[in-house]
Amino acid sequence: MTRAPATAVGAHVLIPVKDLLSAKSRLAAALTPAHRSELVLAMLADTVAASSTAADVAAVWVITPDPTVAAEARRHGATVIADPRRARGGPRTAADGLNDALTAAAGRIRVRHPHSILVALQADLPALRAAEFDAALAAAAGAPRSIVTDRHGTGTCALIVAGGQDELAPRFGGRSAEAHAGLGAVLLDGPWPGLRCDVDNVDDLAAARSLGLGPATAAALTRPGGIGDALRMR
Ligand SMILES: Nc1nc2c(ncn2[C@@H]2O[C@H](COP(=O)(O)OP(=O)(O)OP(=O)(O)O)[C@@H](O)[C@H]2O)c(=O)[nH]1
Ligand SMILES: C=C(OP(=O)(O)O)C(=O)O
Repeated sequence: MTRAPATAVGAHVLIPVKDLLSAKSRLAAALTPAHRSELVLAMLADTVAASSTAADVAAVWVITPDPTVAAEARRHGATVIADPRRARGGPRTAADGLNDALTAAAGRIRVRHPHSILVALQADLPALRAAEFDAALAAAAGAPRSIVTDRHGTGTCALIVAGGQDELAPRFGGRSAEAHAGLGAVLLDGPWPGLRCDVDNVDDLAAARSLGLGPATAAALTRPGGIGDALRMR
C-alpha cells in the first residue's frame, strides 16, 4: 500500500471500484464491455478530480483490485489501496465485498489519521462539483455520521463519518440509505444534484448529462463511435 499523507486535517475520501470486467453490469444490455470500462474509468476520473479539488479534502483514496482502475486513479492524483480478490473465504455477497473493502481501507487510514473525517463516496458521479462536495462536508459538521442520498432517496452517494473513534460501518448495497439511517446517520438535506447523481443505468447518465458532465465523461460520450453514439446520446 502507498503510505498515507501525513496531514491530520481535512476529509479522507474513500472511493471503491470493483474490477472492470464486472463493473456496471446493469449497463451490459446497452453497452459493450469496452464501452462500459471506458465509462467506469471516465466517471472515476471526474469523481476523483472534483472531490480532490474540494477545499476540505486532504486525500482521495481509490480502493480497487483492478490495475487499470488503479492507474487511472493515480493519474488523477488519488492514492490506491489494493483490494485483492480472495480465492477462498471471500465475501458472502457482492455488497459484503464492497463493505469489507471500505472497512479495511478505513481502518488503515484511521490508524494514521484518527481525527480526520472519513467519506465513502460513490465512484460514478460524473456531474459532481467540488463546491457542492464542500457544502455537503460543511453541512455534516457536528454530526457523528451522516449521508447524502442518491437522487431517488434510496441509495447512498456519500457516507460521512466524523473524526474520532467511530468506525465507518458502511452498509452499501440495496436500499443503503435506510440501512445507514438505521445506524444513526443524519440525512443531509442540501441542493447538491451532482453529488446525488450516481450512474447505474441510462436514465442516470442522461440525468448527469443534463446537469453537466465532467471533462472525462463528456469526452467519452462525444467521441465518434463511442458511448454517446451507442446510447444515441451524443
Ligand atoms: N473495491 C471494491 N469495490 C467494489 C466492490 N463491489 C462493488 N464495488 C464498487 O462499489 C460501487 C457500487 O457498487 P455496485 O453498484 O454494486 O456496482 P456498479 O459497478 O456500480 O454497478 P452494477 O454492476 O450494475 O451493480 C461501484 O463503484 C463498484 O465498482 C468490491 O468488492 N471491491
Ligand atoms: C451501492 C449503492 O448504490 P448503487 O447500487 O445505486 O450504486 C448503495 O447505495 O448501496
